[in-house]
Amino acid sequence: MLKKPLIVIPVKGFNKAKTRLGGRFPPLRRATLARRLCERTLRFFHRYLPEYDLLVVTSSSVIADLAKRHGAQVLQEAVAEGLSAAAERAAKWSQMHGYEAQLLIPADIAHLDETEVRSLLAIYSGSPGVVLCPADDGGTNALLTSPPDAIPFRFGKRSASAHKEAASQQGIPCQTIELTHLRFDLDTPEDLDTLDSIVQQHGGDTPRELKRLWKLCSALHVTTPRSAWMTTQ
Ligand SMILES: Nc1nc2c(ncn2[C@@H]2O[C@H](COP(=O)(O)OP(=O)(O)OP(=O)(O)O)[C@@H](O)[C@H]2O)c(=O)[nH]1
Ligand SMILES: O=C(O)[C@H](O)COP(=O)(O)O
Repeated sequence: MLKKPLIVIPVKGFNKAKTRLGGRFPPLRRATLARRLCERTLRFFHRYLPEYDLLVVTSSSVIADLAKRHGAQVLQEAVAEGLSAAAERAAKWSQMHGYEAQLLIPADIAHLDETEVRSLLAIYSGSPGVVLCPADDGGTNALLTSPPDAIPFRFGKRSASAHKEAASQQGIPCQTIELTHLRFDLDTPEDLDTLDSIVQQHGGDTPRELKRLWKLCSALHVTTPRSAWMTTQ
């Protein structure tokens, strides 16, 4: 029987995360947001895809403990060297532990939806190849690689195109799947505005996960002018 892909969640230390939201949240609140995003991601996989093994890659012992409490295995980095390095490290680990594929998902997706994630995983056939879901900004919000190290990881700006190009260079197929919710990660102030617009537009019909995230962001939002809290850093 085909072994299920390993789900890999890379998580940067909370106090170093979400820096692009620095204009909206001061450091401690950014860390709170990063923690909550991470917790809901771990909870999602533990609850809705329990038959898949989960690996958290992190340099933080706090995150390592959190991951273990959610049933994940942990690959501890000495230092955070960026997302591509974390993905590469995970790929080595996956292969060493007998996985024929890995699915990397960042810990900042606004709304993880079981049907979407399962539809992506259903594309996996066991043959060499790549399946990816692009982010709205051209990044990569899900990257399934078979074998785990099928391509060199190229996270960063416009990484979806870079990953497609990498697959083409390796001569392996790359399938792109456009998933409405999975495309949306919370990176920038514009993403916060998008979240706000979705909630305003859908009102009571807003998916519960998005509504909860919106409430959290609203509670963390500092109404004091940015310049005021910046001078206290
Ligand atoms: N293990 C590990 N995870 C990382 C690293 N860099 C980013 N990540 C994770 O990769 C995912 C996407 O992160 P980004 O959006 O690039 O970074 P971020 O910290 O969330 O936000 P910015 O500071 O604004 O870039 C998140 O789950 C991060 O925690 C790293 O060096 N090591
Ligand atoms: O593709 C990427 O590099 C990752 O998704 C992170 O990028 P983003 O968080 O900036 O979209």
